[in-house]
Amino acid sequence: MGMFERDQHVFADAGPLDDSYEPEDIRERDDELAKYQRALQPIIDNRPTSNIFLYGKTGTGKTVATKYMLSHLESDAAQYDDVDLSIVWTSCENLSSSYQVAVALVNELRDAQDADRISTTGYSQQRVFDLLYDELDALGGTAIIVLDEIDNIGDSDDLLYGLPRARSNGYVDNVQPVIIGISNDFQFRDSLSPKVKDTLAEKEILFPPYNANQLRSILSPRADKAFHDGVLSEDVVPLCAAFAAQDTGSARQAIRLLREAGELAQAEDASTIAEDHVRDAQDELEKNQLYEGMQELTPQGHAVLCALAYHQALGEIPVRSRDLYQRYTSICDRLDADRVSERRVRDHLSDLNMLGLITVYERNEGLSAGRYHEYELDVPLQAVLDVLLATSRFEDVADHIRSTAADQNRLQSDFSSY
Ligand SMILES: Nc1ncnc2c1ncn2[C@@H]1O[C@H](COP(=O)(O)OP(=O)(O)OP(=O)(O)O)[C@@H](O)[C@H]1O
Repeated sequence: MGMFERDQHVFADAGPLDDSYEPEDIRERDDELAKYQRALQPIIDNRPTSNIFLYGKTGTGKTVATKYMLSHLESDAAQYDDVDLSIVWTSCENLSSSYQVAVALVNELRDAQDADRISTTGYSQQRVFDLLYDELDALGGTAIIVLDEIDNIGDSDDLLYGLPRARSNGYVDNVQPVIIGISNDFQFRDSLSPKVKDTLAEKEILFPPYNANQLRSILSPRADKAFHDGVLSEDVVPLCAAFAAQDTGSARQAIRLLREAGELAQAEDASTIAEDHVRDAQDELEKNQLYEGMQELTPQGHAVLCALAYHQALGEIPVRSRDLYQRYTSICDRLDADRVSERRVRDHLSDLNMLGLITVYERNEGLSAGRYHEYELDVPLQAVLDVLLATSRFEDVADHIRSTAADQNRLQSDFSSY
């Protein structure tokens, strides 16, 4: 028998548990969809249409609702000869300025025409905007521009000011651009300059986190399709829904949990997916989340984590911030990296605490020593070292910490054998 065999009894069709799956209907979002429909209706009526801003935490259905509404809008618009609609969709995930977003839009529009792409550098910002206006004007009618993860654009929001005004400012004659901005960063909306906020967020739709009942209703049709009959124990979908609702209210998290539980049952060759598989899946996903959290730290965050890992390896924990700071500075010197102040290191420590990577103890030693904090890792040392070993620049120091920990363990076992 080979190591891999085709699964015959758990997954009937894992597609509905995939992130890219497009469900037949959007559940539990009637109010939001009704608001969305009202906001898009003027396009069919050939009336001026406001820009739309969707916001809500990750996994709350902003993208799936947008795809659903726009696909209906596109097919319904096709019935009217005098409605001329085009849709351009750009994810701003790796785009951090108006310039980069404008280049991405020009190239998206040119790809659709099989025309040559423009280079991502070498133009002035106004030149790229002009190229974008030319491309949009050539489309004519209404051009919906979806900017997913729009918050990545940060302070550089000239495009969000310019695009909605392109027609009134005479940059385009034939097209009416409508922006749909999607964001899960609430601060971004508040940080927009008032002139941008006024036009971009003319119509706002909030997508709140889902509760357990809503997640159950989203999961059920997917679970029915994904698994063979009788494989799923009754309490599995409610438990996935409850875990995700308590944590983030994200449908993505609930779906991932269900898929992971299925994969664990499959790996065990179990005949049913049971509650324990969901609990194990939850642990597994939490571990992955922590790992990702560690990977995404800044170099300074890594240096602070590295210093704490050193103390952990030596068994000197919990450690006070001033001792940790000394270790941090010697690590920076060894890496030939810039150091930040002790106060900034404490800020990094509180970020690490928020990510669930460390534990902070508040001590109060009365008048003599006052109040201070002590720190220790809240994740296994090995997990931290795995991340640091895979982070360029930190490999050597992480390797050194690993051998320090091994020596320390050996000393302890020598000592305990006396
Ligand atoms: N109301 C819903 N009905 C059916 N499926 C849903 C619903 N809401 C979310 N989903 C599913 O949950 C997953 C996450 O949804 P989506 O990508 O739309 O979230 P999002 O709010 O855009 O998240 P992000 O901000 O991270 O991009 C997708 O697989 C989507 O199909």
